[in-house]
Amino acid sequence: MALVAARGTLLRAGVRLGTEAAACGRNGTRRSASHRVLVEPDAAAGIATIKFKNPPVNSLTLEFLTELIICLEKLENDKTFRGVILTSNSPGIFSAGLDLREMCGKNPAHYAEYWRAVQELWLKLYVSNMILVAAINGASPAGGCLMSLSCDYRVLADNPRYKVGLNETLLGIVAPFWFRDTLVNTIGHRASERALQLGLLFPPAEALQVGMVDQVVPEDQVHSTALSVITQWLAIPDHARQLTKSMMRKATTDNLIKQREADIQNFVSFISRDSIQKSLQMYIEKLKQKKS
Ligand SMILES: CCCCC/C=C/C(=O)SCCNC(=O)CCNC(=O)[C@H](O)C(C)(C)COP(=O)(O)OP(=O)(O)OC[C@H]1O[C@@H](n2cnc3c(N)ncnc32)[C@H](O)[C@@H]1OP(=O)(O)O
Repeated sequence: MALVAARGTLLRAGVRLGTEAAACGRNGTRRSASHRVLVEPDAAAGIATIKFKNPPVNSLTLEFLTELIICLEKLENDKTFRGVILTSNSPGIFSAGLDLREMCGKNPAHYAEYWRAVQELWLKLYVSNMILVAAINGASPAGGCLMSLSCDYRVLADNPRYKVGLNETLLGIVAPFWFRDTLVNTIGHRASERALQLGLLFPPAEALQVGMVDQVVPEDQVHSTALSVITQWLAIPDHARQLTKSMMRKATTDNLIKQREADIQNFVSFISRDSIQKSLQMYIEKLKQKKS
């Protein structure tokens, strides 16, 4: 049902599914999605690289989320691909997280549709049967960090500007329980509590130390390292690895699935508050002023 809603959004956004399908094709040549998701399939290796291409900062707009969801579903259903690398087509920014403008000055129906898409992307990533490796080649706050935490392995480029973390409190908003659970499952309860309360954004060495990422490597080795990690993981029998992944993660996703509608309602009422709208507007202004 969520996918039907997502397809509706995509069609309203004017995205042709035929083009998207071609972008996710199994042919070994580089194919370009006409929009925001670039897929480089390597059918022989069984690996596809998804590159985020939503300038300027790969923020998760509704259209971008929808394209990502459909692309992941196509790869998941195409048994050619057993491993996927998530990375950015614009080195310097992995993803700025949720698009602030999708959460500001819109109506409740829009917020509900947007939040359902955010949930859907997380569900697709977190319990994917494929091996997902994040090749983090840029800054990755909040929702960007969530995407990488939802993967099976994270490789971060060694650049002090490339900070990762769930910084929601700095915006005056609160990461929902399933963001928290994803972080706790990765770095443990105490480190998560500190990181979430303070909205910490970790530079590479600290991110490695706390366990937000599994490896920090020179910038020009991020993709090759991700590839070699996937190759190692591909050597494990799929059925055993997939069942193990499901055993580790299913309770976390079931928790959202069983209260999905309530979570949407919570989001809509929280984000619609005047005080929250003001906080977000001030944060957007601060980002603008940073330039001048
Ligand atoms: C109950 C509610 C829970 C909701 C959970 C929320 C999760 C989230 O993901 S909230 C989003 C959190 N994201 C951030 O805090 C990141 C904010 N952005 C940045 O820190 C920086 O932009 C950067 C480090 C990602 C990149 O820096 P830089 O290369 O210097 O680029 P600019 O700051 O100049 O930004 C360019 C352009 O993009 C706009 N922009 C940045 N982030 C977002 C965003 N998340 N959504 C929408 N737009 C964003 C920024 O405002 C600039 O726009 P213009 O001024 O119009 O050029």
